[in-house]
Amino acid sequence: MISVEEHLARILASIPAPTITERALNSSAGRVLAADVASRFPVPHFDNSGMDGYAVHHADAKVGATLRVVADIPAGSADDPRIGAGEAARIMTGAAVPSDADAIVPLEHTTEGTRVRANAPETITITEEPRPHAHIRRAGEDAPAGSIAVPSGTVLGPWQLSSIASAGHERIPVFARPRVAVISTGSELVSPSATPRRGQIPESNSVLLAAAVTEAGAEVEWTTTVADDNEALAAALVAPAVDAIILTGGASVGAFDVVKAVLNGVGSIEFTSVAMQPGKPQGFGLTPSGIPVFCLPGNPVSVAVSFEMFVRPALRRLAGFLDIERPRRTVPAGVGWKARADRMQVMPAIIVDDTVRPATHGGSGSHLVMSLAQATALALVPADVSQVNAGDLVTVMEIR
Ligand SMILES: Nc1nc2c(c(=O)[nH]1)N[C@H]1C(S)=C(S)[C@@H](COP(=O)(O)OP(=O)(O)OC[C@H]3O[C@@H](n4cnc5c(N)ncnc54)[C@H](O)[C@@H]3O)O[C@H]1N2
Ligand code: MOO
Repeated sequence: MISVEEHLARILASIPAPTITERALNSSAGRVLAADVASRFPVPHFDNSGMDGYAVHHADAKVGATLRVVADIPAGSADDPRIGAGEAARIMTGAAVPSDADAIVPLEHTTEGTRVRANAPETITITEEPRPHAHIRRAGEDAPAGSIAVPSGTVLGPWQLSSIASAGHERIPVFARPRVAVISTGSELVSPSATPRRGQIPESNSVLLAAAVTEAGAEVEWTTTVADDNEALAAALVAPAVDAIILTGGASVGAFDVVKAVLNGVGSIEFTSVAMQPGKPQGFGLTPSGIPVFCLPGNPVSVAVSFEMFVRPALRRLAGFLDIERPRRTVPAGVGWKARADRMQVMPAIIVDDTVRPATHGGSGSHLVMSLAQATALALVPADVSQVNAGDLVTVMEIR
C-alpha cells in the first residue's frame, strides 16, 4: 500500500501543464488569469472632475467673488478651454479638467446651487472657498501606465474583471478549463428513474462526478455508463476529445472488474492500493496520448472521497489554479468513533458547534451514499489512529 500523500504526489507529477486560451472579459468570471495584465494607460487617463460644478483658478475663488462662465464641459468632451483671470467653466463629474484650472467648486458652493439648468449661467458667485486642487482626480492616481492591474494566477471575479476593463483590455489570456469525460462501469447500474429489479442499483457516481468536476472549475464533456464488458469499455474509450477521464467501478480484484482488466498497463496507467479508507483501490496514469485517467473504486462514498483527495487537486492544477487543495483546519471531535489502524480514514462529517462528528451512524462505510447528503466536511484521521475520542483534535476539510 502507498500513502495518500504518495499517490497524490504521483498524480500531480504527471499532470500536464495547463493550456492558455484567449477570452472576452464577459465570459471570464471564475477563470484563472494566465499572464500579468498591465494598464495600457494611466488610470484615471486624464485629470478629471470629481464633482458637478465649476473649474476655477483657486486664487480667484474667494467667497463673494463673481466669475464669468466662459465654457461648458460635459463628460466625454475633449475640449480644453482657456480660462482667464476671473473666469470659470461649468464642468460635469468625470469631465476633463481644463489645463488652466486648479480647483473645482461644487454646484452647492455657488449661488446657482444644484438647480438643474440646460445651459451654463453667465456668471456664478462663490459661497464657499475651495481648497487648492479641490475635487480634481489626478491622472494616474489610481494606477500609473504600465502598472500590473491584475497578476497572473488570479481567479477572476467581478472586481478583478472591472479593473482589467479599466486598464484597457477586452480579451485576456486565461487558462482553459479541462474537458472531462466520466465513465461509470457496472452491469448492475440503471438510470435513477428506472425501478431497479433485484441486483440492480441507480447509477449515481456520474451524477456526483459531473457536479464535482464543474465545482472544481473544469467542464464535463460527456458522461456514459457501460456494462462490465471489456469491449464496451474499450469502445467508450476510443478517441475521447478530452483532457482527463474519470472512471468508476471495476478497480478492485473482482472477477468482472473490467476497468482494471482493460486499462492496467495502458500507457502509464497502473493500479495500486492506497492507505485510505474508503477508496483503497486506485488506478491512475496517462494514456499513450498523454490524457490523465483516474480509475476510482465504484462505491459511491469512495468516489466522493477519491475525487476530493486526488482528482480535484489534479483538475485544479490542470485548470491553472494556484490553490489546488481545500483549506484544512483542526477542530475537536464532538463524539468518539472508530477508525482503521492501517489506512487514513476520510470520513464524511458534519460540523456542529465547531466540533466534528461523523455524518452517519455507520462510520465511514463506502456504501453509505444516503448519508453523504448530510455531510459538509471530510474528517481526516491519520493511518495510525484506531480510535478517535471526544475532544481529540481532528483535521477537517470543509466542502461547502
Ligand atoms: N476480495 C476483495 N474484495 C474487495 C476488495 C478487496 O480488497 N478484496 N476491496 C473492496 C474495496 S475497499 C472497494 S472500494 C471495492 C471497490 O470495488 P470496485 O472498484 O471494483 O467497484 P465495483 O465492484 O464495481 O463497485 C463497488 C460498489 O459500488 C457500486 N457502484 C459501482 N458503480 C456505481 C455507480 N456508478 N453508481 C452507484 N453505485 C455504484 C456497486 O454496485 C458496488 O456495490 O471493492 C471491495 N471488494
Ligand atoms: O477502499 Mo473501499 O473504498 O473502503 O470500500
